[in-house]
Amino acid sequence: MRQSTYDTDTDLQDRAILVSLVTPNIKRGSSDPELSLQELVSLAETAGVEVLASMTQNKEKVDTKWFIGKGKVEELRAMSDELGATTAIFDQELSGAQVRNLEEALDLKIIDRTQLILDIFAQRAKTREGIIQVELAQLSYLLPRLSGHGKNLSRLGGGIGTRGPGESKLETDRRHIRDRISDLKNVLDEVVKHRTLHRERRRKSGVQQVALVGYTNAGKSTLLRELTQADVYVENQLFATLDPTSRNLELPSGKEVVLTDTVGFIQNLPHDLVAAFRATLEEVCEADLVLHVIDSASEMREEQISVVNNIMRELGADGKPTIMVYNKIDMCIGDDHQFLRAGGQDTLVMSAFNKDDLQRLLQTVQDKLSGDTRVFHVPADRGDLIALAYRTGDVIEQAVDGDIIKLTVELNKQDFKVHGHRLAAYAEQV
Ligand SMILES: Nc1nc2c(ncn2[C@@H]2O[C@H](COP(=O)(O)OP(=O)(O)OP(=O)(O)O)[C@@H](O)[C@H]2O)c(=O)[nH]1
Ligand SMILES: [Mg+2]
Repeated sequence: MRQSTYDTDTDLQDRAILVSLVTPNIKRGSSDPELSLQELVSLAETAGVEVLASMTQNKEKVDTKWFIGKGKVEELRAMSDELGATTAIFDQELSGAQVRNLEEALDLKIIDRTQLILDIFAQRAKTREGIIQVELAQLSYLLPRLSGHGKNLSRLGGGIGTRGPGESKLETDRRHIRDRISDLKNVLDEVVKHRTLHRERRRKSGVQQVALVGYTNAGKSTLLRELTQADVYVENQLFATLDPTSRNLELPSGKEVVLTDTVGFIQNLPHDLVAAFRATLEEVCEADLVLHVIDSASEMREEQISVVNNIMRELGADGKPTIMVYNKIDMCIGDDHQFLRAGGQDTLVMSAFNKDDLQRLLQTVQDKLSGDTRVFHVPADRGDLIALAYRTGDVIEQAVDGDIIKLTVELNKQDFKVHGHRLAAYAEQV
């Protein structure tokens, strides 16, 4: 199932024409059709497809049967004959019927934006969890599109489609897919339980968590690598990272925190994929601090920032302490940096390749993570409260004054709110 739709072997490499339909209110990669198509080119190349040409149609309404107009289908056919295309990739989501009609009329492999993204994820998934999540997303995408025959299904193969006695092939296919989906969900539940336990253990250990989030290709993995010397995959491609990677990070004070790199976001990230990757993305919800990494040089910068903010909101991870990291500033020569109006939020303008900038980033992370320093006067016989102080903060100093223990504690505000309120009555009055 998880195999890609594409042959990356040069002789067999898919050669594609990209097709975009511009209608009011249609979902695509960007509100600007030009930029959306540019992003589709990057997606196609990331999937290992050679892009031959692209075509755009402006139309009031989507054609139910062909998606694009009938005339445009003819034009696509002529173009494909001339250029020797094997595939047409649409910038918007197609229905199962539209895919089949186009496949038959054009004798081309028909892919839409969602499927392309799913395919890239399938090529990239390495961990067991990632692989299961991608397959789940692929099957959820496929299920409502299954009707009649079509090349799509045979291509996805993997045991699906064996004919049961007395049943139509379609019904058998559907049943197999549903069974497989439910098996995968069970396995995933187990993985999620394991991950939650692991996370809880980490939280109990008191080590603070910092998460790198951002649009795909913003430079998150590069930052993880530069900051922690981690051997991670960095590539000028979309979705280079799928599985979260965590590394210890030492702050200037010598304190260690955990830095986690996550999957990049993209406009209209297929819904099935967000659902399937929820468990992975929930790492972000647990973070004490979020570094929102931005490709300052991207033409789609503002849109990318809102896409990330929206997904964070969907995950329930908005409102977390965040540093807006405007990365790749070295590529913005001549730019007036007008964009730096992240009103009120902590912002850092930097390049992942500049040592001083990395140092500034570390300092900012440290400042943001370190809470207030407070002093508590705790009765010496209240071992429970003393232990609590050690659990909720860093005890910098402990002094005995008769039967009172004076504790100077550096508190993380969030931890203090959740666990430390019992100490508040003993706080030194200033
Ligand atoms: N010029 C420049 N390039 C950078 C900088 N940071 C990252 N890059 C490049 O940007 C590309 C993408 O970097 P990655 O670190 O893989 O990006 P990512 O955010 O992890 O991307 P995904 O894993 O796909 O979500 C690579 O070619 C990096 O070398 C920077 O500050 N300046
Ligand atoms: Mg990455």
